[in-house]
Amino acid sequence: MEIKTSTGLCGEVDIPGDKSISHRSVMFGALAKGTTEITHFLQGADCLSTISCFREMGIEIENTADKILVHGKGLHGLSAPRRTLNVGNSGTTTRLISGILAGQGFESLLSGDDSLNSRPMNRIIRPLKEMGAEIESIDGSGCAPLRIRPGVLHSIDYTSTVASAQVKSAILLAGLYASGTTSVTEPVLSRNHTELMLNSFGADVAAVIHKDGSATASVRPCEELFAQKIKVPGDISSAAYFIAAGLIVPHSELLIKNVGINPTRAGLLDVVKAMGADITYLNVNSDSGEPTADLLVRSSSLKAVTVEGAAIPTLIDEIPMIAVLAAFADGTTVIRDAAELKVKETDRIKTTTEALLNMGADVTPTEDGMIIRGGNPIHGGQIDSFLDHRIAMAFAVAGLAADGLTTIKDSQCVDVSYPGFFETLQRLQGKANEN
Ligand SMILES: O=C(O)C1=C[C@@H](OP(=O)(O)O)[C@@H](O)[C@H](O)C1
Ligand SMILES: C=C(OP(=O)(O)O)C(=O)O
Repeated sequence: MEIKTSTGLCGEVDIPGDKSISHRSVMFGALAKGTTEITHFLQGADCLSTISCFREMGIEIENTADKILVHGKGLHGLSAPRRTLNVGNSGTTTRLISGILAGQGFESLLSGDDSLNSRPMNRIIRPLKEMGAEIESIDGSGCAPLRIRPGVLHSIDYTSTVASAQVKSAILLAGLYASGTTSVTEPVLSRNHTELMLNSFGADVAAVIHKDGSATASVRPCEELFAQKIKVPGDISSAAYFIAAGLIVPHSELLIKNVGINPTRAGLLDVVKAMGADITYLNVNSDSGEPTADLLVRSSSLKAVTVEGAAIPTLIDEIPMIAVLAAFADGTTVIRDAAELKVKETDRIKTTTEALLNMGADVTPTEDGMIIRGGNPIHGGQIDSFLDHRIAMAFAVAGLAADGLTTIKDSQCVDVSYPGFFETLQRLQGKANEN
């Protein structure tokens, strides 16, 4: 994909459904009694992987133009898959489904693409085994392919060293099938969609934040989940690209609609505010159970910030985009406490800093983040996405504000979380040119 310097972006963007919530609505819908109706579902490749895994286990899922209908069969209604479950590129599918599969009375195999099969799975294997699950990395590498056999689960009180919603969710989902109350404590609170959604499906999940900032979620074993009607809010992780583009492309004004602003996800908004962004919140409401807002974003002069600590899990997927913003900001931005970036679709400390260097930025990778000295002229470059959707989108936005032409290699990988991303970007440029 070729990206030219933009003279301004203008118009409205309707943000596609939240990836985390879309995955969970299919999973919990499959385990519930009755038909769960999901609107504004994200039709990205990752969420389609989740759908295909549950279809493979006998769940009828209708995917129509305006809604998804999941005909759930109850907590014990899944049937043994005849093939290896293909989890594609999706860490969320793999780790959450493993928690569910640990509680089933059949054997299953899980495998994904090269990126997925090199991401660490011991973080879920260890606690699930502690609960009595029979789960293993087939080649012993600690990565997928995974084999899960029937096991008898009992509750644990697990303390996780990483703030990871995927780890937390895998344990809580296995906890639905365990004897006793299962709890997970994480060093700081990660996204809490599993806790909120399981409760609305009828499970008994409690959440506490401790004085030192650590957080515990606990779940009681469950008899039954009940089908729900879910309206998925727009994904703030997808909105991030348009928020950033509106800020760094001169003469821009974008109305970004229906953005989920759950505080466990919305750290990006605090960061850009601290950088001096001109953003107005409109139409703030919680009609869909999660808070949403429309965001009016105008071009702004940005200044450097420090991004660290408890904020990191609330913006982890937005860090490549934040790093690009920092390259256009005045002063030195420090991002730390973000070693988790190394185990995403790519090592995002490496892929982000290499792409920034490629475009002329002054950046130094560190063990747990990066240091970006803003103010260097940013020029177009040939950017390898390494098939990482977040890298492709963050550097497409960088290209809009850079001097000269930018090329994004393997740009179709944006379909993982944002099909239609480039078409939307194109439409907003057209609007600015008309004005
Ligand atoms: O639970 C989820 O839906 C997700 C959790 C995060 O991963 P970790 O839990 O591994 O940090 C995030 O990076 C991913 O895009 C989605
Ligand atoms: C890390 C991500 O997703 P997952 O872990 O589900 O592959 C992401 O979408 O940036």
